[in-house]
Amino acid sequence: MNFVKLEGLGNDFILFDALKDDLSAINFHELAPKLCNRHFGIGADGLLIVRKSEKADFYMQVINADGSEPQMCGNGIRCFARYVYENYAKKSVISVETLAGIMLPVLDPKNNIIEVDMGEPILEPARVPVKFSGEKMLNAPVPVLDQTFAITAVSMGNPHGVIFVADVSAVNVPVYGAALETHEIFPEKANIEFCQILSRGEIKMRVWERGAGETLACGTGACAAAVAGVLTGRLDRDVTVQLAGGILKISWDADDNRVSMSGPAFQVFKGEVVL
Ligand SMILES: N[C@@H](CCC[C@H](N)C(=O)O)C(=O)O
Repeated sequence: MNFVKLEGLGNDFILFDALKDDLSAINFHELAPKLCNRHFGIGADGLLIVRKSEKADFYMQVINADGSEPQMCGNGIRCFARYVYENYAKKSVISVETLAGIMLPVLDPKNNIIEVDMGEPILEPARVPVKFSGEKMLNAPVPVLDQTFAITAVSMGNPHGVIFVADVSAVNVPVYGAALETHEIFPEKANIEFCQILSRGEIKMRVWERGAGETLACGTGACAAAVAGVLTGRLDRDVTVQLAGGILKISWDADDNRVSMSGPAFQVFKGEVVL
């Protein structure tokens, strides 16, 4: 199979193109753990598959490294937009259907910046989903292992639990991230973001992703963190998110309630994989 490897702030993806190659016999859910393995495979945080859409220019299927299928991927959609721009669309606004709805990446190819309207955050607990009886889950104490974390639950199409801490470098992300990803309050599991406030417009974030483990960046996670910071009075609506892999700019519009994310995406190589 032909593949392309892309990355958005070090959150990396193996992309397959079902518009060019006949991939109808391939079970990507089964294959993802093998392909994403960094020692015995190509190595990536997930797969992106370019498919035909009846409602938009393209359909983006995302598969996590463990074979599960999330609704949306923020860094993934910038990589996807970069690929379809180079290979098909050559237009700066591309409509992409996802399980979380239709997204509209806008490309500035000269500067390699892609801005994506990520839609409205979902806060209603049943729709995140998170087991919580109030109207919104904000700073709610959740005991896990030997600690209790104050969690704000936000869906950006996929579920996130955002935690503000004094120092992200002091958090044992693999231990507490993994325990919270599968905590019983999250019936569909969750991505867990640990965030440190630097100012009212800037945070540092480390992320444990559902189905992938600790990654260098998470676009939907950065959006969820900005929303959680505004809702809990810590942040203004324009936020710079410093991640291990680089910087994302997030903006949550007070008028239309939509979140926008902008950052880069790069193709790093092309190859063939023998199954
Ligand atoms: N890396 C992504 C999120 C990918 C999906 C996530 N692991 C999930 O299961 O929801 C991003 O940049 O948003």
